Amino acid sequence: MARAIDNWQLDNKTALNHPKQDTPYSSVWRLLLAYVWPLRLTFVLVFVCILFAITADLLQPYLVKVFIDDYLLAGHGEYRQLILFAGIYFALSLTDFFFTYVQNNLLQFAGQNIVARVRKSLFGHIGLQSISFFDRNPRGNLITHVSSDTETLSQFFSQVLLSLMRDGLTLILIIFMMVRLDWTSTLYCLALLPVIAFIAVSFRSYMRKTYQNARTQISRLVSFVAENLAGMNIVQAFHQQEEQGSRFRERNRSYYRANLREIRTSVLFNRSFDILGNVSVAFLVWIGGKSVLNQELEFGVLYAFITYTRMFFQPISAITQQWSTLQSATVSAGRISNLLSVTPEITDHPEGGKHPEEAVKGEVDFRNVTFGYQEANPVIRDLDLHVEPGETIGIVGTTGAGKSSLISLLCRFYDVQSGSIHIDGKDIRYFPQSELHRAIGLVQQEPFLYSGSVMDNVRLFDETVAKERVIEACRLIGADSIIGRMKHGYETRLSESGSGLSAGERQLISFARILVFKPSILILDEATANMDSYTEQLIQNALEVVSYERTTLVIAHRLSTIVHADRILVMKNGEIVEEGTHGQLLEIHGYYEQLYLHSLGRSKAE
Ligand SMILES: Nc1ncnc2c1ncn2[C@@H]1O[C@H](COP(=O)(O)OP(=O)(O)OP(=O)(O)O)[C@@H](O)[C@H]1O
Repeated sequence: MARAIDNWQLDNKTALNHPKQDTPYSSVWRLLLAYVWPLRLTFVLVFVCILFAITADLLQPYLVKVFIDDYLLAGHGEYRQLILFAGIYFALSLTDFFFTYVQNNLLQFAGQNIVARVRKSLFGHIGLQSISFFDRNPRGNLITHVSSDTETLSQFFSQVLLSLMRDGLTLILIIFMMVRLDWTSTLYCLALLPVIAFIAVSFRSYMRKTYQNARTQISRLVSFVAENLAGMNIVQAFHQQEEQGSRFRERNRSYYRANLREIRTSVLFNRSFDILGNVSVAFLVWIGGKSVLNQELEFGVLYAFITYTRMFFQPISAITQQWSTLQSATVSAGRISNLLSVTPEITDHPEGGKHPEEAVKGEVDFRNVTFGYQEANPVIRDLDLHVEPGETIGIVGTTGAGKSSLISLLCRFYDVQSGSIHIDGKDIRYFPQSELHRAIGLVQQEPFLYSGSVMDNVRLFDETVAKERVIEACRLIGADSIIGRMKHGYETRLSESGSGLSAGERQLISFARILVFKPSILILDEATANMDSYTEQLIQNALEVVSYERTTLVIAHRLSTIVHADRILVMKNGEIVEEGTHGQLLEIHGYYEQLYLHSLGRSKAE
């Protein structure tokens, strides 16, 4: 039951459309467009702001050119005009600043809004998946999708899209201004385009490699740290600090080197564009200077041209630098799109919700059930079981006998391969999942606690449940004395793994959940951890309270827990091999007796 769904009692109400799997890149971008579309007006506004900002920016050298040629050198320069030009120049700078500021804010808002919606969809979609999905997809991968893949997507909006729009438009407008000023010199500049293309192409694959290498090294480092944190008790118990330290140093060094290599490549790439820009300026000074001296070109035009030439290389360099981000954003968007296209294996039957909701009495029937995690390898075989409402059933068997699998089927974490399971005579596949999950209360072997207060954990963040009800539930199961010893009582904050509480104490909190939410069927996967006799007694008493007039299935690891059960099922290799009360089973001197004696530390011969 270790992988039982965490937010078991919470209904997941997020609905998604599920496109086909193995999404090609065109559909990746189509999917993104679906998120972008509601913000299309914002993007139009961003574009307008960019246009105003660039125009204001590019008009500045032109203004200086007009001032030099038409006023300064033409001898019309007056003090008043000097101030006027300076004023216009300043106003253009302010306009540039204002629209750049608005454009940046709008784009950040749009980007973050889209990424937040993608993250929400991902989280909701993951919550809809069947447990088999979590068997196939390691938790680390899913965390990466929700955190770093969406972060890369956010970079796409804040860097790539911005650069494509702003730098692309700047380039077009610069070329336009250059052609207007002097088209022959423009042709000289454009002749450099093949050189630029050559540099970009030769750097591109190398930059991508260094980028990917740096990402790989950081993933290695992060997963190593995560692994070590998760298994810190083992690391300490086996005195592994030294070994783990040297493995960490190796990974840290690799990341450090990969990062330096990436930065070096990027600096070299930028510098080559700077050099190219300076060469062009030198060339212009030579050619253009000659033309000015021969009075074939106005000095102001040369000034403006040189300024535009310097500006010309910046957007090209900026756009090419976004290449690797664009690549990784495409990969991340592809992964997100693939994840969003996975359809849950277990869904509500279209006819299921049509029947009026009736209170579930708790009668359980397994009819000829066969199931295996791999189809060819059944772990439950042809199993029949009838449980009366209110009956308490103990399930025992050696490890791997199929006890947890039986319970997983009843919770519909997996669907049966053949046969059927019924609650109150109705096939569970016809129950809406939310209704089924409300009818069954689950207390896991390692109960999951949320990071929140004790109160939040018992009422599962449902504010409609009165505090008094929570306190009463805890009192009834005998957890109030444990909670009373906590520093802030019911408001004490528990960490996500419930550290600070023993497995037994965490189970008691889960029992209180049962009393609060009142499911008709209770499933208890008893904690295997050694418990002190006091906690064990508390659990035993709590079980009596919560199982009262409630169908209860207990997977027992300590047989003492279920000696008083109405019926005990003994499982072996996916089948029920013996069935009866404790006394009846001991009388037949079979497998149960062996297990029982073994649990007492005795063998049959004794
Ligand atoms: N998620 C899974 N994917 C594949 N095989 C699984 C999965 N869960 C359990 N199994 C296999 O199914 C068989 C039955 O396992 P199950 O957990 O139901 O046994 P169990 O009686 O509950 O054992 P335990 O007392 O150790 O929890 C085992 O062979 C186990 O390896």
